[in-house]
Amino acid sequence: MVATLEPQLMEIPAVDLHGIEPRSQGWEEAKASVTASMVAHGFVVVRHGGALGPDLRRALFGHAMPELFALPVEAKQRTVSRWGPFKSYLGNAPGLVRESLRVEDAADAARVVNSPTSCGRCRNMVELQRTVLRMTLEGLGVREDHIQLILGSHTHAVRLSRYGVPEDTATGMSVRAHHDGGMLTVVVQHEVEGLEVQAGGDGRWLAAPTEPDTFTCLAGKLLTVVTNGRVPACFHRVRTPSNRERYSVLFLCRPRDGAVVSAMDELVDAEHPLVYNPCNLDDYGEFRKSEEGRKSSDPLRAFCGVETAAQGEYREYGHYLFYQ
Ligand SMILES: O=C(O)CCC(=O)C(=O)O
Ligand SMILES: [Fe+2]
Repeated sequence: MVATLEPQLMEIPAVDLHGIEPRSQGWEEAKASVTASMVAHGFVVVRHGGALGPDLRRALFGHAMPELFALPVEAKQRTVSRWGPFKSYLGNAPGLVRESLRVEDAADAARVVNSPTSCGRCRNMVELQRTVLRMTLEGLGVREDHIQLILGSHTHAVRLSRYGVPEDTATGMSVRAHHDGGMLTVVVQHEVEGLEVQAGGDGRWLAAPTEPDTFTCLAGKLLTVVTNGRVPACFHRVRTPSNRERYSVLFLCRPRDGAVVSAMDELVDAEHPLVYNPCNLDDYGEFRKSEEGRKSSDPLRAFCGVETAAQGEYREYGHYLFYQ
């Protein structure tokens, strides 16, 4: 596998999802493109002019985020999380130019203050996430009742990040290559480049677009479990060769705590034997904190991977970000 620092421009076309709803005109065509990209690369770039309109985008990137990150560290550290340390505020640790804050249960407007950083104002983004997941599952042939079960069991979060000038200005690297641990991450960039994704498993890095109406949707490891390996988790990193300060917003979704995530029956057959046993997320969380889990380069596989004769066919997994 050849992995170079030089990303190529994204030659994978963005799928336009603006105004596309189930059974509406254009749904089938868009679904086929979303599914094809997710299966081939573990990501899809979508275009949606209305999901995060210009006013909200300006309020978020121009005011709310700079003001939020300008607060004293003690104030930012007060961000609460029921998931323990490193789940909400991530400070400027040595060697880390990123500062980031996670808002939990972001789709639940009652829990979130009505500010531009609140996802109560970003309901369209949650809808966009659900559309991409629905299209992918439908496109793979998952039954409607299963799709509803999956979509109905999700919790949504938002991670706001500020990246200072990268320490290594020669490479501009700020977050090393990894897979996300959840179901789906939608990355919103604003003017400054950074997100790079690996396409098709051949080691090429592609720079994700920064245009205001584009969103890069990354499959996480749990989507690989649910789709029985049909959708690979996206290998991605953050690198800003222009060495500018950068902000990003991540819309994250995953099944609620305590859920058991398993492969959909309709995606398991003789040609596609089971890749992962059902995964209890609470137990998996404990495993990841254990010594064995921390040492593993692929904790999900170590925890619930099905050991088969075809083990060697597993793709080489990079490290995980623990805080997602
Ligand atoms: O900030 C970004 O664009 C992506 C960060 C990332 O990959 C992550 O937090 O998992
Ligand atoms: Fe990530």
